[in-house]
Amino acid sequence: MSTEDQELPVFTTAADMRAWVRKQKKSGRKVALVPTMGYLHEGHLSLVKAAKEKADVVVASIYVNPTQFAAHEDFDVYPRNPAEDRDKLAAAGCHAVFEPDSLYVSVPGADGESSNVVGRESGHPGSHETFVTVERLQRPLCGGSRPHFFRGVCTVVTKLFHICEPDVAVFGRKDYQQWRVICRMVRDLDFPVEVVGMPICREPDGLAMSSRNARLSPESRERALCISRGLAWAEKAVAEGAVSEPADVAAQLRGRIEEAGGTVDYVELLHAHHLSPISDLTSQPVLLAVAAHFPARDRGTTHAANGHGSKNSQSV
Ligand SMILES: Nc1ncnc2c1ncn2[C@@H]1O[C@H](COP(=O)(O)OP(=O)(O)OP(=O)(O)O)[C@@H](O)[C@H]1O
Ligand SMILES: CC(C)(CO)[C@@H](O)C(=O)[O-]
Ligand code: BAL
Repeated sequence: MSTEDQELPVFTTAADMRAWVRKQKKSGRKVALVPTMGYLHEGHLSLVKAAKEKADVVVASIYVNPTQFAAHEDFDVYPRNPAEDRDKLAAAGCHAVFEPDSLYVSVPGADGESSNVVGRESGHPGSHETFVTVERLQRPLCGGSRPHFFRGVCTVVTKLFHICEPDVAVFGRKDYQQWRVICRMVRDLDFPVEVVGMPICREPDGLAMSSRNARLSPESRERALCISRGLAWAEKAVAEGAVSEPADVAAQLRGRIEEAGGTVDYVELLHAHHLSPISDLTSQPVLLAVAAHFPARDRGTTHAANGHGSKNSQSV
């Protein structure tokens, strides 16, 4: 289905989306894709703006991709507001939206259930079973606590690339490892796509913008500022020579986050391109990556009951 007669065309099938893109390309237009999971904020819109500078037409996709979520994670409660998202994309000058219902074949099992969330699959032999993995880069950082995550991301981004056939794809460096993993996948699998990584957009008080911030309780929202403040502290401390060992930087930053009530997923200093361990801070370029959970406002959900809250991850 498509609503191409509207000002901002919204496509819900791969065939309609691909036909529209091919028409643009036949007219000599360069196409950029901004993949998102919706519930858009200024960070997403900064990617649309960058995409407009790199191409003639910009497609944004809105899809909460089940294969990057495990059964115990927040797929069901991930914030969604497609109507508002479309308005924001139209205002930002986006040219088309890809909003599929599902991108995977999922055949119901004997109990009638069908899902592509990892661990909830029906197990039916007719269901989706092809995945893309970037073997080494997907392992550290987010791959530690979410071992299924990048397999899902790479698979859905591959599908989006095949459907939207972009010349350029724009990602945010808030999800730094994701950007590096996709760059590696594009290189290794010869996708004819230029991958662009854009800087982190922050709230005026420093918190990295993130769709999941909407799930933070007001107190957690305040406490989560320890991440951006901690990153700023680390940058200054290293520049001034007050701390010189990677392990000391990580330990002190971890302490600050835990003191503020956060549950640290990781605080790590790694080689910024290969995401491999570094033994000293002169091995440039260095990535300082942080992810931490803070209690969510909807404490009744499985997510909060598991002791996790909304996650804010960011890197410098
Ligand atoms: N603050 C931000 N600055 C720049 N890019 C961002 C920012 N937040 C998200 N992005 C980018 O937008 C794209 C879509 O991300 P997504 O829809 O998952 O939003 P998100 O805010 O990262 O959500 P989540 O809360 O799940 O982490 C990704 O490339 C992501 O890196
Ligand atoms: C790249 C992406 C859209 C794939 O689902 C998602 O991981 C995200 O929004 O960062
Ligand atoms: N941008 C992050 C996507 C996720 O956590 O699933």
